[in-house]
Amino acid sequence: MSSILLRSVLKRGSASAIRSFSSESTPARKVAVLGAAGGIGQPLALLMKLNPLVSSLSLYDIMGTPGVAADVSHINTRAVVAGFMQEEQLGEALKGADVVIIPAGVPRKPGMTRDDLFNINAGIVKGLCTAIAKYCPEAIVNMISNPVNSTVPIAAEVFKKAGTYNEKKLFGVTTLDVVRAKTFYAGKAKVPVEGVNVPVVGGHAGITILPLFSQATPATNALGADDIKALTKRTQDGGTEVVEAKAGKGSATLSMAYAGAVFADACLKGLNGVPDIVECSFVQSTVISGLPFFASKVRLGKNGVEEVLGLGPLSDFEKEGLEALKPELKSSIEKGIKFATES
Ligand SMILES: NC(=O)c1ccc[n+]([C@@H]2O[C@H](COP(=O)([O-])OP(=O)(O)OC[C@H]3O[C@@H](n4cnc5c(N)ncnc54)[C@H](O)[C@@H]3O)[C@@H](O)[C@H]2O)c1
Ligand SMILES: O=C(O)C[C@H](O)C(=O)O
Repeated sequence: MSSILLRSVLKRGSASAIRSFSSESTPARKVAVLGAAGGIGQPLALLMKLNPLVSSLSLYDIMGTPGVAADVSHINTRAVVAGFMQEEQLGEALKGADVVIIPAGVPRKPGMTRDDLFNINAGIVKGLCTAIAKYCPEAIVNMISNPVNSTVPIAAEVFKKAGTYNEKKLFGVTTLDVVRAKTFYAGKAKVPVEGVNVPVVGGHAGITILPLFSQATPATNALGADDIKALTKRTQDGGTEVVEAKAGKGSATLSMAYAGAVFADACLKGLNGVPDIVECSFVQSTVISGLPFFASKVRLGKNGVEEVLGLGPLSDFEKEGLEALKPELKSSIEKGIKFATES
């Protein structure tokens, strides 16, 4: 039952692949969600509870976790749920985790950039990553907290200081950009969204989000240069579109929970040895010289990143977009590194 539900919710992988990973034959996997009582955390906890690859679901927040954990725990799926609150329970929440998902931190309000969240979220992420280094240094980390272009470098520096850094296991979650690009492309090209794929590279803020519509599948010649320009802008501004529509009540939570669940599912499949799991993610990278972190397609495996894939052929418009994003992305990465090394 849970596997049928997951198939319709996550729409990942073939039916036979999902069947061959039914709960009876799947290894025990612990997933921890930090910030689990928040706007993203709650629906993400729900989706992870529906994932048959998860045997233990650990929900941590500084407030509200007991209620969320009790609620989600009643769902009759495999994962055993435990809720943890306040810092003294963080170690217990993290011990033995295979995947840690971090949506902890403040969201934007209208008029703010993601970088405006830096002052609060940098400290939150630093604290949580210090605990990860101590209690589950081998875990795969999925960073959702914004600004991702800086929080991922912060996490890397915290892990380096602790001597636990493994670049193959740290991921900035940019799946929502891909989810949006697929949806907007399908709408414009008038093709069924289920079959659409669009790589999105760069980072996760404004012009650093670079969708590669020239590589979108199924290809179409129904879209002109102006359509591609508009699709690119809408993908880059997707977060702001939601922030404005929510009018002060936060940013994307439901679509983000979906995207976070898709990415965590891909990490779990990789850990379990499922072949050919490829997702875009913001990772340590040598794809673009001068940018030590960059989002591109990544092949996931038993140790996290198996291969960071190159960009492939770009259109002239995309080449311009790539040049334009470099200074902002570089400075956001450097800001994160500086914060973590100096504080
Ligand atoms: N990567 C992406 O694509 C993406 C998409 C949407 C939102 N976000 C980001 O995700 C973050 C969370 O957004 P939200 O809408 O869920 O916010 P929210 O305010 O609804 O929830 C955040 C939760 O984090 C908790 N929290 C705060 N400090 C904590 C700590 N030290 N330890 C554990 N939990 C802590 C809060 O108690 C709260 O429950 C924001 O930074 C937002 O910008 C990223
Ligand atoms: O836009 C935001 O602030 C949240 C998130 O990064 C998003 O892309 O929706």
